[in-house]
Amino acid sequence: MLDIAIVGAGSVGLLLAAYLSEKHTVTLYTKTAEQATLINQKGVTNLTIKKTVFPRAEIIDRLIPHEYIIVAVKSYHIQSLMPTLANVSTCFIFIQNGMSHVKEVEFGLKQSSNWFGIVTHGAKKYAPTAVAHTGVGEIKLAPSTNNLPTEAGIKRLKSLFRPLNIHIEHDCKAMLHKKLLVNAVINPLTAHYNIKNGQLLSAVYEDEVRDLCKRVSKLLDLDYDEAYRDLITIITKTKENESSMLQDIKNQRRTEIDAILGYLLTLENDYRMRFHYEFIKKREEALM
Ligand SMILES: NC(=O)C1=CN([C@@H]2O[C@H](COP(=O)(O)OP(=O)(O)OC[C@H]3O[C@@H](n4cnc5c(N)ncnc54)[C@H](OP(=O)(O)O)[C@@H]3O)[C@@H](O)[C@H]2O)C=CC1
Ligand SMILES: CC(C)(CO)C(=O)C(=O)O
Repeated sequence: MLDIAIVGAGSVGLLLAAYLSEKHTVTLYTKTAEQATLINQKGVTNLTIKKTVFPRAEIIDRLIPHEYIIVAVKSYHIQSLMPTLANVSTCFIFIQNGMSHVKEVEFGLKQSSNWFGIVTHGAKKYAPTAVAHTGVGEIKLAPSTNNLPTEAGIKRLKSLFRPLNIHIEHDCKAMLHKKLLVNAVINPLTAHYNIKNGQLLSAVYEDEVRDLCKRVSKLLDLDYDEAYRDLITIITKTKENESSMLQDIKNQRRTEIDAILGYLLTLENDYRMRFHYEFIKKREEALM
């Protein structure tokens, strides 16, 4: 039994708490005292398997060291969270979409062993204490460049995430870049045209999908044919999904466009990427 903390009790944080609490001691750190109180009273319910578990919940100001701290907030929450995280030296796991958090973490949490991850499970929070597992996917984790994990450490991580289809990767940058390309194409286009992921397979959008895929793969030094093939596979697998960016726009929430196209624009000021970036920023500003 491991001592795990999860920071952020949103969709992914609640989903992880729902599965990991079955075998481990889990503490969920919430932004508000209200949500912590509700979780301590009612537990966390996984609506998909109709099961309630009882992790401990605390407000984030009370963060203390744990064996693992999984950070499950949005990419744009990371910056303001850094001073709190920097107070505890531990093994951190970051699962954000995009890349903007990577430098912040590698610079700000030098004393800790950090892992970056990508999550392809679908999670949707329906209430402060309830979450649905909307799509079975996997979790890939890779050590940050300054983290040299031992075989025993890797084995422990694998056992921790076993219920969620864990894969350990060794090239963190390659892993994050591949997911970045997927998010850089699917998310802005689906949010722009207000369509489900699968509609990108229609001939109407083919030129735009190929064009963005070409630009991003060139910028990230990825093989275009392979990247396009992987992209089409993910679009097909998630064809019924609304991308997280489309959901954010529909729910009048801030999107992760800065961590995705915004990050890529810091590498090269590509005019088509800027067009898509600005379109989403304008939608975001109009909504908030
Ligand atoms: N949902 C999904 O299916 C998937 C999500 N991801 C990625 O996972 C990450 C998290 O996504 P998701 O769970 O959907 O996002 P949510 O917005 O549902 O959850 C984020 C949570 O973090 C909380 N939070 C914000 N700041 C703090 C803080 N300082 N201390 C404690 N908690 C805080 C928010 O609280 P409040 O709401 O009160 O602001 C919210 O509950 C994103 O990067 C996303 O791209 C990846 C794959 C799938
Ligand atoms: C893979 C994809 C595009 C699935 O919807 C996703 O990660 C997201 O919506 O953020």
